[in-house]
Amino acid sequence: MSFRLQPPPVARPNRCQLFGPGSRPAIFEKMAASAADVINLDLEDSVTPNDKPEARKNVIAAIGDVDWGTKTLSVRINGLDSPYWYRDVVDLLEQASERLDLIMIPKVGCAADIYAVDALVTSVEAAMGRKKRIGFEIIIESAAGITHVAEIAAASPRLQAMSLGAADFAASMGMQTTGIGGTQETYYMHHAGANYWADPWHWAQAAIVAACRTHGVLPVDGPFGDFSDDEGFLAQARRSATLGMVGKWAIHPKQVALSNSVFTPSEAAVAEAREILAAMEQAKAEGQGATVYKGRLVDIASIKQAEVIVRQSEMIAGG
Ligand SMILES: CC(=O)SCCNC(=O)CCNC(=O)[C@H](O)C(C)(C)COP(=O)(O)OP(=O)(O)OC[C@H]1O[C@@H](n2cnc3c(N)ncnc32)[C@H](O)[C@@H]1OP(=O)(O)O
Ligand SMILES: O=CC(=O)O
Ligand SMILES: [Mg+2]
Repeated sequence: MSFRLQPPPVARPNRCQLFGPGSRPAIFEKMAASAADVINLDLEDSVTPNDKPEARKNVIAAIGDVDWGTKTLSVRINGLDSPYWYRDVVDLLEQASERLDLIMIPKVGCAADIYAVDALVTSVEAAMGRKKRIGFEIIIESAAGITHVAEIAAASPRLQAMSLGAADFAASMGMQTTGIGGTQETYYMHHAGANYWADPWHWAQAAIVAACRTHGVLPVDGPFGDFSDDEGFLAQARRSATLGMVGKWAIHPKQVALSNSVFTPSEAAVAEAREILAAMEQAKAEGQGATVYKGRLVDIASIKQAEVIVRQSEMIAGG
């Protein structure tokens, strides 16, 4: 470990973030009744320009009126390239109840984007005497965002989570696809007469995880558009979890259980992690830094790996 220690992210479950358009208030109660850890009421791309003012009103009312239980409640505001975002922030912080936990900032391209929202949020919070400090989550979904991901992860103490937005990311990068996340038919290696699919999202996810882990921010995988394809969703989510992401978006309620199943460590995984910790305790008592567990090496690094799984499971059980 460097002299500079890796800060822990906020300790709350973030296995699934369920999205719903702010212009569709009929689904808000259903979202609240879901098993998602985080609810994202959207004012951005699922809401047409004509519907923005009404969606804002719906969301502000619902923040106070709906029983969101213990869920983390977030509102996705419009991007800084739009004429809507400042009104989103001002109206939310002047009118919404203190139940609001997070603001999600889309299409962040540099640290200054977060600085701008932070300045406005800080000013309105102070003017209104709001007691609860709003947290931020952001979306990396542009060439600029991924280029500046490290400075973005360090931009504000309000920042709790960062998602990869595969749809806008693909558009910004000029990728030849209309699919939102998952396997892309034309992204493969060819060898000895067979095609082997590769993962075009992998490098961006890895960059996001590294930036997030350096600065104590939760890395999250964004949307998987084809909600008829459960196996495709699961495969994408499992890759994300293996890379270090803590959760994934659901753009349809049927994706919530899928996401929770992947990002909740299984009983078998937790039992094995505890056994590794016990094996290492035993090794330590015998003056060893390394030992053998089920025919494979475990050492002091294995303690940290096992602790990731045990901590995740304890935090989810407690949350
Ligand atoms: C690229 C991005 O930016 S992604 C993030 C922004 N996008 C979004 O927020 C879109 C979120 N999702 C949706 O708007 C909708 O799920 C859609 C448009 C994809 C599909 O909506 P529908 O056609 O109504 O789906 P469907 O008929 O399968 O719905 C089944 C049930 O789930 C409900 N439902 C649909 N979407 C949601 C949701 N997001 N949350 C909770 N419940 C929902 C429906 O009301 C319906 O309930 P019912 O059985 O009581 O009648
Ligand atoms: O906002 C999400 C995306 O995929 O774009
Ligand atoms: Mg987007």
